[in-house]
Amino acid sequence: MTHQQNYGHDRLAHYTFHNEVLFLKCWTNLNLKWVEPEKLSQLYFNRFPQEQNMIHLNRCADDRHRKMLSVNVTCDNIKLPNLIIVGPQKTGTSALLSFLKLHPNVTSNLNVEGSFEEMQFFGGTNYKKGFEWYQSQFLQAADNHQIIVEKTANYFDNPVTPHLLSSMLNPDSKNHELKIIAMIADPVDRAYSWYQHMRSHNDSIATKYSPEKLFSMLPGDPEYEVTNRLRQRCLKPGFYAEHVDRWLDYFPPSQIILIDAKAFRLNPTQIMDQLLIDLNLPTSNFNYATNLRYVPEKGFYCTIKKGKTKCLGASKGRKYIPISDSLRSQLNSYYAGHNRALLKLLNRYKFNVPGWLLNF
Ligand SMILES: Nc1ncnc2c1ncn2[C@@H]1O[C@H](COP(=O)(O)OS(=O)(=O)O)[C@@H](OP(=O)(O)O)[C@H]1O
Repeated sequence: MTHQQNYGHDRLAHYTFHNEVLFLKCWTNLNLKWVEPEKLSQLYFNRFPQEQNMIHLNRCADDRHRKMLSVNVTCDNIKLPNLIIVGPQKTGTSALLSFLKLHPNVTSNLNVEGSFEEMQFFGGTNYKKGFEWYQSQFLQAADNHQIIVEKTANYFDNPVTPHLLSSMLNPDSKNHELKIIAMIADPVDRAYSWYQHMRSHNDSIATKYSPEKLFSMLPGDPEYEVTNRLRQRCLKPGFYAEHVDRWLDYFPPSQIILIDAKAFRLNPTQIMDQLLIDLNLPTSNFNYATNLRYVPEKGFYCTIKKGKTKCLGASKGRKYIPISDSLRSQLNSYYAGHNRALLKLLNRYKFNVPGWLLNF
């Protein structure tokens, strides 16, 4: 059985359906019953619970669907991103976005209220707003904007994101235009940075438990459950092999760009100039040596706009006590298996191996 949506609301659908029913009645012993759609959907979703979540597609991607659109709906002004910075959180994704946006041929989405400038769309709180809302966030993109970029730093480890994102933005597997960027930082630094981020936001667990205590708790510990959410948010995004592997289920390696977050922090000029080449952006009238400046008080590079140095807000690059040697070595052991798996995966798909991973 099927339903009318499968025919894209084609006018022939009624005719096909009607005759299909007549055929079944005449030539089979099947007992056809009419069931209310709601009951039917309950039966269906009990059987296929994974399909309960809707998937938004790009209604303009398929010629046949475009032809069936109502006259009030147009595909003429559809602007969608062709570059997504997927995270993970605390790896320098905001700096990467701000550096990219310096290029005259790059733009990004409008600021989204309540989402810390991030779209939080694919698998996030805004997904229910649908395709119309998503594409309307990019309407300001002009013809000279060769790259339209969106950055949401927790896309990287959200298990549903690659599927939802590829369904809307990469519906034709022959479309190799869309690029996905992930920053690969030492997972120990990333975990510790997230812990410090939550602490600075007065998270009750992060302020109550030291990182040493938080990361050494074992199941069975009376405080394990109550602290587990924070621990998982610190640790899990750093299972890089698992997450990159999932992205590779939906995108070929040629569409994925992995950036060494440490190299980016120390020498963004070189990384960004290479990125312009990878993204086919013009380099004749723009280079990063004259658009970025190292700011010693901050400890990283900031942008130069109209002659003025502009660093990211106070929430990026906060001062906090460096991680202790003992905690670093404990977390290094924790991640050893994951890091070895990542090294293998990067070699298999011929990605560059970040410097910090060479010891594994
Ligand atoms: N150039 C430059 N400017 C600002 N910040 C930089 C830069 N390069 C790297 N970093 C480090 O990036 C860390 C924040 O990462 P994200 O922007 O990905 O964080 S977020 O997940 O979007 O909140 C943040 O980590 P912490 O220092 O641990 O807070 C920054 O140190």
